[in-house]
Parts: sequence; C-alpha cells; structure tokens
Amino acid sequence: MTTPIVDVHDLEKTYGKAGERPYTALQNLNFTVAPGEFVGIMGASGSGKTTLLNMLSTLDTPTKGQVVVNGHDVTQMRGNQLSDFRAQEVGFIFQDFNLLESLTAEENIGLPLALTGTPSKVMDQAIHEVATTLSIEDLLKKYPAQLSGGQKQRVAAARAIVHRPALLMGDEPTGALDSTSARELLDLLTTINREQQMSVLLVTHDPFSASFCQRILFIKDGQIGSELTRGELSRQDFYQQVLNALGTFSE
Ligand SMILES: Nc1ncnc2c1ncn2[C@@H]1O[C@H](COP(=O)(O)OP(=O)(O)OP(=O)(O)O)[C@@H](O)[C@H]1O
Repeated sequence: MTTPIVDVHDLEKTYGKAGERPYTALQNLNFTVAPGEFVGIMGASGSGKTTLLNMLSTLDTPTKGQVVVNGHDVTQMRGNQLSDFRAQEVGFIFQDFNLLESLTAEENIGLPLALTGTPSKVMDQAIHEVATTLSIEDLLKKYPAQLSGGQKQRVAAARAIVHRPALLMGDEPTGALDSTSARELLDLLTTINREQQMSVLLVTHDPFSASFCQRILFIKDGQIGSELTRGELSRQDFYQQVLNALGTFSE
C-alpha cells in the first residue's frame, strides 16, 4: 500500500481554557488521503471542518491523536520544524483570499519562496510557470485592489502551489466567488491535481464544489460519519449523488 499524504489517527480537539466549560469539536476522527487524491470534507455548520483544517495546517494543536502529513507527524513538531513544514509541505487557499494588499500579485505569489530564501532567478521562473498554469501572466504587476474576486483567488491559488507542496488545502475557496469564477477555480484545482499529482483537501458546504472531488468525507458529531466515492461517475452524476446524500443526512 502506498504511504498516504494525510494520515489522521484518533484525532480529538477539545476547546476551553482552564475554568471554562470544555467543548469537544472532534473525537475519534480517522481518515487518510492518498497521494494525488482530491478529497472533500463536508458537514453542517459547527461540525468541526475548520477545526480539522487548523490541525492539518498546524495553526492549532490537537488535544489527542496523530496527524501525519507527507510523512511528518505534525503533532510532534516544534519551532523551526513547524515553520519549515508550513513553508514547504502545505499550501492554503482561503475564502477571503488573504493576499497582502501592499504587494503586487507577483510579490504575493513569491512569498512562500521568499520565506525559504529561494534565489531570485529560481523564484522568478517558478512564479512565471505557475502564472502560466493559472493564466494570470497579465495580472502579475497589479495590486490586489486592482483585481476582481476571481482574479484574486487565482493569484492566491498560485501562491498556494508555487512551492509545489505535497498537499493543497482549501477552506471554502469558492465561497466569495460568483458562479463563473467558482467553476474556473474548481477546474484549475482539478487540472493542478491531475497534472502535478498534488493532493487536494477541500472543505466546503457547497455540493457543486464538492462534486469536483474524487471522494467526500462527511463530518458529523466530530467524526467521519460517512463517505462518498465518485468512481467512474460524471461530475454531474456525482453532484446529484452529493445532493441526495445531503438530503438524506438532513432528514
Ligand atoms: N476557539 C474555540 N473555542 C471554543 N469553541 C470553538 C472554538 N473554535 C470552534 N469552536 C467550536 O467548535 C465547533 C466546530 O467549529 P468549526 O469552526 O470547526 O466548525 P465548521 O464545521 O468549520 O463550521 P462552519 O461551517 O460554520 O464554518 C463549533 O461548535 C464551534 O463553536
């Protein structure tokens, strides 16, 4: 069996400082993501999706359990190991883009490489390669304020993959986009996933976005309650299956 890119074992997250009433958002949560897989995470509001992404991206630490990303046990990492991990192994796309307004698109895209001290020639080449992949060559000299939402998200996607991370994570990346831009972004994520064999983990409550995934994990009561696999289904048929599944869960 190939080693998974993500291996989450017995994960638990309980919130609440000393003296506060504890709240367990995730409990006994287990799943894996294979190399090159495109996986969606769905679940009702408050089911723990963002909590899970925060554990995977090391923004927060689990109360219990293990999270292994590309062979690194993130729960055991400290200091420089953590910052190296974030800079090299993962890429992140957020709903609200998180671009730095004072930097051009090109400078924003180059940030992950600048952080690891990449020589400027190598950086320029990587930025131009990723800009070609995402069809944003014309936008490189512009500032975020001069870009549309869809363009901003493509710049953010370029920044998330410029260092060729093993895992690309998205937290509702289409949430602030119109339907055309959302579709374009999802098509791009699919292309990146296929052509670069980059694993993608997408948190979404949107069945249309989820239908681009190969497999969807549904979180319920802080655990993986069920999952759907697309297999040979067309995206349209899988979309219908996701809708049916959501209908069944909410009854
Ligand atoms: N810092 C925190 N302290 C206490 N409780 C928290 C904290 N962050 C999240 N929670 C609780 O944990 C649960 C899971 O939250 P989380 O944000 O992971 O859900 P979600 O599935 O991403 O929701 P949504 O779809 O609404 O964004 C919620 O009940 C939330 O109130």
